[in-house]
Amino acid sequence: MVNITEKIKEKLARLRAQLLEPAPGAGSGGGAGFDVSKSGDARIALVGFPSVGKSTFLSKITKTKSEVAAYSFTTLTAIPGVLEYGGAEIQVLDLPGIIEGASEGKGRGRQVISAAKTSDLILMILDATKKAEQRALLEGELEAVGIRLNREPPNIYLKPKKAGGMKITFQSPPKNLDEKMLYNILRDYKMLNCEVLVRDENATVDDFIDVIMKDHRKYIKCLYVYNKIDSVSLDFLDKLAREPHTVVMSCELDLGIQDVVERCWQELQLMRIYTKRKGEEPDFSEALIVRNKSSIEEVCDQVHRTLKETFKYAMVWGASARHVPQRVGLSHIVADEDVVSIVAK
Ligand SMILES: Nc1nc2c(ncn2[C@@H]2O[C@H](COP(=O)(O)OP(=O)(O)OP(=O)(O)O)[C@@H](O)[C@H]2O)c(=O)[nH]1
Ligand SMILES: [K+]
Ligand SMILES: [Mg+2]
Repeated sequence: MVNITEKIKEKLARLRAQLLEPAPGAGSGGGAGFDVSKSGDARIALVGFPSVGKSTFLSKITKTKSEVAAYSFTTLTAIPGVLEYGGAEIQVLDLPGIIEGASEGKGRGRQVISAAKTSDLILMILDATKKAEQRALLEGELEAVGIRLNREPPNIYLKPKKAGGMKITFQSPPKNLDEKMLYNILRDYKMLNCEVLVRDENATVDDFIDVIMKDHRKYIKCLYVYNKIDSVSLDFLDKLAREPHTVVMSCELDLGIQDVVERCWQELQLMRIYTKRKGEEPDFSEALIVRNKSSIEEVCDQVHRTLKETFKYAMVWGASARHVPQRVGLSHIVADEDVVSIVAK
C-alpha cells in the first residue's frame, strides 16, 4: 500500500520536476559552463561556498596560483591547474564560490554547476568552522540541476516505443510506487508508449523521474573535504573525519593535503599500466593511464590508435594475471600497475 505522504511527495516531485526541467528532448538547459577545455586524464572540480579555501587548495596541489583573499568571490572564473599524480595528469578546476539559489541562476551559480557537471570527481570544499547545514545546502543546489552524488543510476528499465501504450511491470512489490503513479508521471512527460520494468523495490518517484530525464542526469563521485581544521576542536575533527566520503585538511598548516590527493586518486579509479618490449625490462618511467576496469583493448588505444588492428596477443604481469606472465586477448581486464607486453601480427 502506498500511503498518503508518498502521494503528496509524488505530486510535489512532479511539479518541481516540471518547473525546473527542460522537456525531455529539449536542449541541455541550465546555462553554459566556463570556457575551459578538458585536458589530461581526468577532471576534478572544486565546488564550495565563498572563502572556504578552494583557491588556496589549488595553489597547494598544482603549480597554478589562483588568487586567495579573505573576502567572498575572490575567484570570478574557472581557473584550471594540473595535478601530477602516479604518472597521470589530472585537471583541477578552481571555481567561483556558489551561494544558496545558485541552481536558479544566483551569482555565477549556473556556470559553476555546469562546470562541475563536466567533471569526473567533485571535491566539495567545506569550512570546518561553519555550520553543518552548508553541506546539505550545496548538495541541494547540485541535485537541482541533475547532478547525483555518489549514487548509481536507479535500477529501472524504461524503453520508449512507437505504439502499444504503456506496459509497466514490477519485479517485486514496490514500497513507494504503484502502477497508477507511474502512469500519471509518464503521461505528464508525454511518454504514452513505453515499456517499464522496476527492478528495485525501494525505487521512489524521484528515481523514476531521474530515469525519464536520464539525458539530464549526471552520476558523479563526490569527496567532502573539510578545510580549516586548524580552527576546530579535536573532538569535532574526529567526528568529521569518520563521515563517509570525507577527508579533513588545513591548507594553512599544510595538514592532510597529501591525504586528500591520495583519496582523489582512489576515487578517480585510474590505473597505471606499464609497457614492456620483448626481451627488455619494463618501462616504469612512463605509465599509460586508463580508466578502472579497462581491457587490453583500451590499453592498445592509449598506445596508438591503430595498434589493435595488428594485435596478436598480449603478455601480462601483475595483479590481473592468473599466472605470471599470462597470455591474454583484447578483452582481458587489466589491474593497476600491471605490466603489459603487446605482440603484433
Ligand atoms: N584558518 C584557515 N584559513 C584558511 C585555510 N585555508 C585558506 N584559508 C583562508 O581562507 C580565506 C579564503 O581563501 P580562498 O582560497 O580565497 O577561498 P576560496 O574558496 O577560493 O574563496 P572564493 O574564491 O572567494 O570563493 C583566505 O583568507 C585564506 O587564507 C585554512 O586551512 N585555515
Ligand atoms: K576568498
Ligand atoms: Mg577562490
